[in-house]
Amino acid sequence: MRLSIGQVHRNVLALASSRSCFVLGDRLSFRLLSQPRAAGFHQTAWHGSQIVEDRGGPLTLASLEVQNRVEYGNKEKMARTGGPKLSSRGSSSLKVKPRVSSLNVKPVKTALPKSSGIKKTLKVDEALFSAKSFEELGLPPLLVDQLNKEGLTAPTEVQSAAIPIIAQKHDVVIQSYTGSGKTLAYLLPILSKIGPLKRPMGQDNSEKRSGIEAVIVAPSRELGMQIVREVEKILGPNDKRLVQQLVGGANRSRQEEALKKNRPIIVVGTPGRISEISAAGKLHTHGCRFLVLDEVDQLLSFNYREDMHRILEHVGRKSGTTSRDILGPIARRSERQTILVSATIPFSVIRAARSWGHDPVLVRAKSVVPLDSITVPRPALSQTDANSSSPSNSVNQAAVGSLPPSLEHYYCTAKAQHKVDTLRRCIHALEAQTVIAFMNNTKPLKDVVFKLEARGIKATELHGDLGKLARSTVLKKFKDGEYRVLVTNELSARGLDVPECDLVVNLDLPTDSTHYAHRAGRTGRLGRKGIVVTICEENEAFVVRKMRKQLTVPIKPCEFTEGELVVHKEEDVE
Ligand SMILES: Nc1ncnc2c1ncn2[C@@H]1O[C@H](COP(=O)(O)OP(=O)(O)OP(=O)(O)O)[C@@H](O)[C@H]1O
Repeated sequence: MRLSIGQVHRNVLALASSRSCFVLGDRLSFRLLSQPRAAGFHQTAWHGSQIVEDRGGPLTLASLEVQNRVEYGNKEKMARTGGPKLSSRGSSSLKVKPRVSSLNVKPVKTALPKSSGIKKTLKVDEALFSAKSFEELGLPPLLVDQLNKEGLTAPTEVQSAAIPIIAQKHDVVIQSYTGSGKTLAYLLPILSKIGPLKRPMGQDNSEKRSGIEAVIVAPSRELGMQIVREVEKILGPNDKRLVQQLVGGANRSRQEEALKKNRPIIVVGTPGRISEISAAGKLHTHGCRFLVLDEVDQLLSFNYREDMHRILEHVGRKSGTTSRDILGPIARRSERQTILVSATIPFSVIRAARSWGHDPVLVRAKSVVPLDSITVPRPALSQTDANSSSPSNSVNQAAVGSLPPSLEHYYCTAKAQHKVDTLRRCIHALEAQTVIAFMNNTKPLKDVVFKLEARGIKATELHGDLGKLARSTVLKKFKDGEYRVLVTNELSARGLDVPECDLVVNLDLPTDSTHYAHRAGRTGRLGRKGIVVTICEENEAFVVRKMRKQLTVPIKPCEFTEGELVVHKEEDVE
């Protein structure tokens, strides 16, 4: 299906021309990071308890997370593209009938339960797309043709900003809200430099290379595999062997054999598996030109420190340099371009990028800013240091601007034992067809699935205790519409792209606003309509209200009665 974006006239900001110099001698040490590596998925990336300071020595990666108070001048406008229709009910409450956006761009059929017979379309928001075409961004014709074949005819705003900047060999931090197309924002400039779709030889002054040219790291198998599929889609069936997945949970020797046999140019994987195979001498990445850390704020958390250290040290290392050289001054730095990506960029990431990067810039949907121009607050040395940024400030600052403007947020209260029933009423009231329900732990997921099924709602569970095959089967069936509700934990909060998802429900409160943002971002992908409902206990409602303040989005109190969503005015509950 092709996009017909039409002539969307938008201001495209002139890219910052000044080249920033970065902080030299800012070194990262992992010496004191000695906790054992946690396996699988990790709940909170930026907890204060995870911070370790290398007193008197160079900064540790973990200690960077203490500093975090960037003022984002261009806070994204909460432009609504199709909000719910409100009608008053009594004097104190509003009855809400969510309606589907009427924008006429690339409708996506929701994956409805096969038996439901209801047809519903979710449409993307054209405001998300740039006025420029892929050709105008300088992508090679072969690549543009392939994108057109896949129905991708117009870049999103963040792609439009990132593609030329990456082509200019800057190191970049890409920050844009969930579902805005960050994956292609880094894949396309990479594929225009390496592989069969790149500019014909002669137009590209880089010499011919062999071996691994790009390493993409993601924190979960699901996200890793999703990125692999995205690369395969663009490379086409004949060249898809040029990308190799190196995710955990899959057979390692088979991955090693594939590396030998297929000689891929791109590897995509999880930190543990990449560093394992690299340490075994089966993955040679010294000549690598691109290193991408997708969901960088999670990847640079304490839990991944050892694996990430290895990856950062080895990928793109010039032969003859030592690890000390790599983290040292610019002249001895690695050749690679480093691309850091997330919807939530805490200041720690900006600081890390400054210390590693070549002319690093922060790319957001409509702006490109040299990292040097961002004010760096100093780290908190003690609890009483009022002028410095605390870890919790860091988390909150990172989440601002991470949510798609098209989302509607609500919360309602229910006793713990009534939450599933509230979920059922919520699904019916909103007529949601593809629902992701989040909980904090693995154990209760099964119980919720059981209760939903008992109430006639097809549901399934997804969590890290399932094997790789079971995980991908569940996900596929959910995407195919065999299940209406996916009950899951933090495993699915980041990066997961199910365009049809029209409702996210928090059955347990997320740990902080960053976690709220990533969970919420599973719906409203690419500007589609999406609703987020948090079901909490009465005495937890203040936490939601606090997150609402931190995220600067309206999260309205509501209830589900008589098959309808009823929105309360704030005075009724406070
Ligand atoms: N230019 C485009 N035209 C049409 N669809 C696009 C375009 N770019 C990306 N998409 C689609 O938009 C969806 C969201 O993209 P993507 O997963 O890259 O978002 P993201 O910003 O990385 O989200 P998250 O922060 O949740 O990881 C995907 O289904 C992707 O295929």
